[in-house]
Amino acid sequence: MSGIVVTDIVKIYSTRGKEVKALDGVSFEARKGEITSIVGHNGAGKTTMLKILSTLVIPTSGTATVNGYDVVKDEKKVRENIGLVTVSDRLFYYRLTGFDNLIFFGVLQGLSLSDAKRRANDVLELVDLYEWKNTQYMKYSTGMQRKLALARALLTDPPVILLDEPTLGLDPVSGRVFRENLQKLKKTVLLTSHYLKEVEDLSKRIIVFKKGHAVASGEPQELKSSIGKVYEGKVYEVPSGMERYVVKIEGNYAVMRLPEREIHNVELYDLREVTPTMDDVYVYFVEEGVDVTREGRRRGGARWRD
Ligand SMILES: Nc1ncnc2c1ncn2[C@@H]1O[C@H](COP(=O)(O)OP(=O)(O)OP(=O)(O)O)[C@@H](O)[C@H]1O
Repeated sequence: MSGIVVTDIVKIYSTRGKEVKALDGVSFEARKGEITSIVGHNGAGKTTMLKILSTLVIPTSGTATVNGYDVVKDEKKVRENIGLVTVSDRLFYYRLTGFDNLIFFGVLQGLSLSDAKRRANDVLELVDLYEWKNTQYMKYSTGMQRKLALARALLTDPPVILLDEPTLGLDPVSGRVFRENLQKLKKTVLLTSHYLKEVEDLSKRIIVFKKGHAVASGEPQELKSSIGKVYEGKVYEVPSGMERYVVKIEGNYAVMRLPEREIHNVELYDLREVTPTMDDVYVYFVEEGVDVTREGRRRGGARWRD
């Protein structure tokens, strides 16, 4: 079986006598040649999932295969089949150029020197960094650093690419270029992201994580349909437990936006149907109550890009 298949994965971390259940029976598939994204709050278990798939963390129970190889039993094969892109300051040697860094890591990954040079040129071209190949890494912008991290993951041309928050900190244009590069690859890609719009534009399928569970999955359109019709309206008193559906406060009323199936819980004025967005999907499946008096923290966080 190719692609990624995760079945009933549990991961419990034990630190200083305390146990944290980071994943609590997660199952999903990321199909071959498709881009699949995992979204979810901080601490939902996204990074842990990627660490398990890249053999850096061993699951407590359950199974996961990457291109048919078991992440525990076939650890070496899994590593040969993946390229991992993480956000870290320490991925590269600051004083070396982008090109020299890639050669260094290419050789480290088992390429001959001539192959490493050839591949370094190829992947620099692929991620639009070729013209900066002879610039020292320390002079790269954040966007260029991300591109080099992707280039490094592509050196051995692995069929599966795993990316943890690949566009974190990128400006909108660099983010778009990065997404275009990912789409060009035509590989099996599994990524985590906090940017719903990006995830929707980029992914064939989205998996929603909540507190160690995969609570929803499907194509963006399927997920939107799954929550049914969505309505927006005004309310003078927000019922307890419904705070997550508040979009903004205006004068003495709040504007709420919520799926039809939740409407019976609240008396809304000026009701109108709106087109469901991934934000609506996310709020429905993941969000817990947010403090409505903190308007700036609309929908629970400024980390989400509109
Ligand atoms: N090495 C570790 N030891 C102990 N607990 C850990 C460890 N790594 C992660 N955790 C815990 O496991 C849970 C899941 O963390 P994880 O980093 O996988 O979440 P995440 O969804 O990637 O979050 P974020 O969006 O903040 O990156 C959290 O409660 C976290 O504190």
